[in-house]
Amino acid sequence: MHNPFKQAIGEGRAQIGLWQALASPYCCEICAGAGFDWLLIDGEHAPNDLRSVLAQLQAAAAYSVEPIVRLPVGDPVLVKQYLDLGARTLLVPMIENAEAAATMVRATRYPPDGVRGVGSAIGRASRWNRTSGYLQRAADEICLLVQVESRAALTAIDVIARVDGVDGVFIGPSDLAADLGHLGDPMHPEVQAMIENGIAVVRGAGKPVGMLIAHQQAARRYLALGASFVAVGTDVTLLARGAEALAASFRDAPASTAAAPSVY
Ligand SMILES: O=C(O)C(=O)C[C@H](O)[C@@H](O)CO
Repeated sequence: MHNPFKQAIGEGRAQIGLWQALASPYCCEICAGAGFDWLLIDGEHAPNDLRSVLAQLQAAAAYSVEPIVRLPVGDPVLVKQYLDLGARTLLVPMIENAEAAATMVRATRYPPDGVRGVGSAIGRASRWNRTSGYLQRAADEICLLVQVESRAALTAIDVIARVDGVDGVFIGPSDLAADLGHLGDPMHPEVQAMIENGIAVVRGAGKPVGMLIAHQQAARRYLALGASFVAVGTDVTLLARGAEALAASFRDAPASTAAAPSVY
């Protein structure tokens, strides 16, 4: 069992992703074949649950794209459920300190290294025990990405990144902007400065760093600064803005203000 995404970001090879917030296996499969390296199935802000995430994992399985599942919260019970479902790359939001990151590491590991409950016989992750040696090799296959997205978390980003078992750090521009007092403005200079400093600190800790930003110039800058997993858009934004622009193109009225460019 090999996780090409985990290996690629560990080697510093840029991986370009797309956010999935439509909670649709049909859309997920369309995007899975579009040429991205990874798709983020969002369990935090999109109307997803275990069954809808399962359907998207199955839709993407036939494609050379890594489905990354974002949990709604850093709960060891949810980690267990999503890993058993067959998600092998997880993004855990709102990690504020090294202790919380270490708790997530333990949640991904079977005893004695962690607290993950053993359910491989009935879990898709092991293909119902058709995958020989799953229990012994699962930890190597699993890729744990933790999200830092507040002033406090950015202050602790070095110790968070250095937690053994944290395979990558994702910086969340939208929530970071909100916490810094720039709600809805992730491109604010103070936010951008903290993101760029965060990239340097995580790289200095020897760990991969990533984020989501639909602002192409910013995405390319983050990649140039050493980010190795960057999502450059969302399925919802592509559909909403594209539909609005097409409708407007056949009307005299200008595109609605909702067509304002999104940066996340
Ligand atoms: O804080 C962020 O930025 C993120 O975590 C990504 C957003 O949550 C994404 O869902 C777009 O709003």
